[in-house]
Amino acid sequence: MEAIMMPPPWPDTATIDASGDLRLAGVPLGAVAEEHGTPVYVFDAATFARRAASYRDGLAAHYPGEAEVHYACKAFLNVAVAQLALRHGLHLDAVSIGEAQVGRHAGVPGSRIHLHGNAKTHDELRLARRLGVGTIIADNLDELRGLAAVAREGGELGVMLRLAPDVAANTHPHIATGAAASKFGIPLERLLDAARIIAGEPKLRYEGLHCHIGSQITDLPPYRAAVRVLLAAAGTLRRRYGWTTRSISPGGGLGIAYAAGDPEPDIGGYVKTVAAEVVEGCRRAGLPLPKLICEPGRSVVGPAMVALYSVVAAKPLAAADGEADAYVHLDGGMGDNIRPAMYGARLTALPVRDARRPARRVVHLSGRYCESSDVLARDVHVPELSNGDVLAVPAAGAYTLSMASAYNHVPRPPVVLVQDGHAHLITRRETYRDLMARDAGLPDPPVAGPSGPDPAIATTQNPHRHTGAHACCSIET
Ligand SMILES: Cc1ncc(COP(=O)(O)O)c(C=O)c1O
Ligand SMILES: N[C@@H](CCCC[NH3+])C(=O)O
Repeated sequence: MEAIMMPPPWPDTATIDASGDLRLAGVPLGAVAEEHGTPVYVFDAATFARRAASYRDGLAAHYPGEAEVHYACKAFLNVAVAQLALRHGLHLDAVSIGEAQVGRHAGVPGSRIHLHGNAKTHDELRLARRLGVGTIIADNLDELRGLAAVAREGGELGVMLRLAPDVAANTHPHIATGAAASKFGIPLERLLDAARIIAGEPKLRYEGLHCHIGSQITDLPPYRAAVRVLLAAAGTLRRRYGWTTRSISPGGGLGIAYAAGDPEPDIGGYVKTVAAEVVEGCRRAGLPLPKLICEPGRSVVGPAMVALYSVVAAKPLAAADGEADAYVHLDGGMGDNIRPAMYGARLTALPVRDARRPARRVVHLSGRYCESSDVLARDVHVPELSNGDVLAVPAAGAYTLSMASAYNHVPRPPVVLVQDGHAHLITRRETYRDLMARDAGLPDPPVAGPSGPDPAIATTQNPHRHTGAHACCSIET
């Protein structure tokens, strides 16, 4: 039997080989699970590269001005991914000093990093300067005032203004960010207040305008509306202050397919639409073409990762709940992927071995965490499963591990990069030791006097402090 290529939402290199094994970049996923254990996330370098190129080359083809693609690190970041982003010509959108530091550690020049965030402290703004961060995206007027103070302490700082464009996007309310009442961005009626703060501080350099209308958006008209709002604001600043808006960014947010048949906007079509809107809008308003910045996260990394889980146990449903007749308990869940619990995301799964088996069962794939909402996929069609079977969940790259927690003290999964038939561990699994690494234990007891604590009891109460970490027993890693 021929190997078959897997359609979206599977990564570009996903195949089922002649013996029914699910492979990524030629690597059998069952072998990854055996070597690294489960849960484990598998990163397909080719899918990431092609999606990065779709943005980069799409902008080069459709936008006559300067253009940049800023990878939104919040979707998923580790050192290897920052290195890959740089290798594929991307800049970084960091939403914290932590993300910016990973970028710098991976060799990304500060000038290629933009710093976002709605609650940057003065210390963080100072750190951003020390890291050489190229541009700060100011989210509110208080931040701008703080930025002016930090700029006065040192050299010039480049600033873009994040506006709340009052544009609605059709997505889950938790991830819509373009409304006038959003917690993010400067309301349009405060634009001139923001400009006044910049104009009052010679060390702040106005670079341009930004907005971000939300995430997992599958239709394009809201982006055209957002560009029109940004260009209108650019026109206002030109008339009132004589400023040139050198950069413009309608943010990120393009959606992906999570299951077969989900709508998935084409990256090329998105870039073409946004580019055309900027060109046409600038022509109409007599504005010079700004640098166009796209900030994708999910649509670059989401389809590039697959999560592998083992079946641990099954429990027949005691009462009807949808179509399913059983819970199939997996060894991961909301700790590594909170999206189903938080946004009602719908995921699918396929066994990594004998993957062509007919899917005759309907089950709930339940996670291992101590929450009833920890169900990774409801009413999902699967073949007969046995304990120990490994299931692969596609489209697992974005907002999964980057939002992971060690809830229930379950260590976070590793990430294995696959490329051209080879697998490389790029983030190791968290260990039990890691989970206790920050714990100091109780403070030392007061010096034992006549009525002081029994030293024997004090020692057993506080093994960390007296004998170094974890002296009371050996720790499984
Ligand atoms: C400012 C900003 N830019 C870019 C992104 C990336 O969004 P997405 O991963 O949906 O492309 C986000 C997150 O939604 C964001 O807040
Ligand atoms: N965490 C959200 C996306 C947040 C976007 C951040 N601006 C999700 O999983 O869909």
